Amino acid sequence: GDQFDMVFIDADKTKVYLKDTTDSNGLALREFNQFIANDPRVEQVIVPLRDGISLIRRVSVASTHLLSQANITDDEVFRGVQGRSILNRMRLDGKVAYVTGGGQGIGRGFAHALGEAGAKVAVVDMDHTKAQAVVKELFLKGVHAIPIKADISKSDDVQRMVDTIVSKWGAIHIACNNAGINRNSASEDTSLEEWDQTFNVNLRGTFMCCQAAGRVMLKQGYGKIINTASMASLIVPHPQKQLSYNASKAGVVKLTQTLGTEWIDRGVRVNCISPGIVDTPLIHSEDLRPLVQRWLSDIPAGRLAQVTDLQAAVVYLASDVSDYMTGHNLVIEGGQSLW
Ligand SMILES: NC(=O)c1ccc[n+]([C@@H]2O[C@H](COP(=O)([O-])OP(=O)(O)OC[C@H]3O[C@@H](n4cnc5c(N)ncnc54)[C@H](O)[C@@H]3O)[C@@H](O)[C@H]2O)c1
Ligand SMILES: OC[C@@H](O)C(O)[C@H](O)CO
Repeated sequence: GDQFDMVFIDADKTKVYLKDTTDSNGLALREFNQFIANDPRVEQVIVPLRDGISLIRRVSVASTHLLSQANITDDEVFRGVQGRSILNRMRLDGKVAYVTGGGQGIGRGFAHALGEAGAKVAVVDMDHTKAQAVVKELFLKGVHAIPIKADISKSDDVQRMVDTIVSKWGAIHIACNNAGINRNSASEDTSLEEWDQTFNVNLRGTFMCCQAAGRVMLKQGYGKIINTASMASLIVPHPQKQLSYNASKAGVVKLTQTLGTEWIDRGVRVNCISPGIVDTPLIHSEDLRPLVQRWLSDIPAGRLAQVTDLQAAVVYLASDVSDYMTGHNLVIEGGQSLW
């Protein structure tokens, strides 16, 4: 009848512990390559059990039709890339990340998500007290974290941020360029000062962060940049008037698309997330708070976004599973841009 042996292999697939059903002495150690080479009739199915340990069901060619009927194939879809399950492949253990604007709101949510997924996290904010508070929260979860005080509209601060992270942890794998500001005024009244202020943080600042972190990543041959754009890059949110904000966020998308295509052949992916209206301090300004009820009727999902609605997206874009995605604008807005 069919042979059916069980084999455990170690992570580098060099040794095999073969329970040979013909051997009453039980476990025998063999070279994996030799095992395969010596028995060309044998097909194998590797079933991942946990990291580094796989169960191989060994069957004779004669029984493979049973496997195909059971829809089991010896490919990565079945056994997982490198034997790792999809959730395991989204883990960020050993990765170094930073989040600008990490002291509150969306950035705080991103810092927690990346830390929970296993990354070390530098929480960057111009408000140092807030960054320190988030670092304390991360410590309570066992996450390695540091606070960095930096104003991303200042090139010296941006370079110091990158240098601090590299000297502390030796690399930057994940750069979340999230800090941004919102200013409101009718376009005919928008001052150049307001325009410059908004662009200096939202677009120029995001570019400087991309460039400084990108230089490190290009040397490493690997990196994930995730910029925070906005639904305002796609539609003109109303009734608030915010020309400089909308235009700067459209710029963030084009920056992302351009860098995303320019750097991917050197291992650096650049994507952005465009949230709809998220319940953070940003929308509780004097100008915006009165509009909340009105916005609700524009949102098919019937509610504002919470920071937690965005957390899985940043982990997805930060992890290897999204390596084929670059220059993408991931819109998460409860359907608002479709109405
Ligand atoms: N809340 C929303 O509805 C919404 C929607 C779409 C996009 N966004 C974008 O998401 C990002 C975060 O927004 P949020 O709602 O969490 O805002 P927020 O105002 O609640 O928090 C922003 C954080 O960034 C910090 N920051 C501001 N300017 C900085 C600078 N120059 N350098 C360093 N840190 C700076 C602030 O101190 C603050 O901690 C922004 O880019 C914003 O435009 C927000
Ligand atoms: O996606 C829209 C947001 O960026 C912004 O919070 C809103 O337009 C408030 O002005």
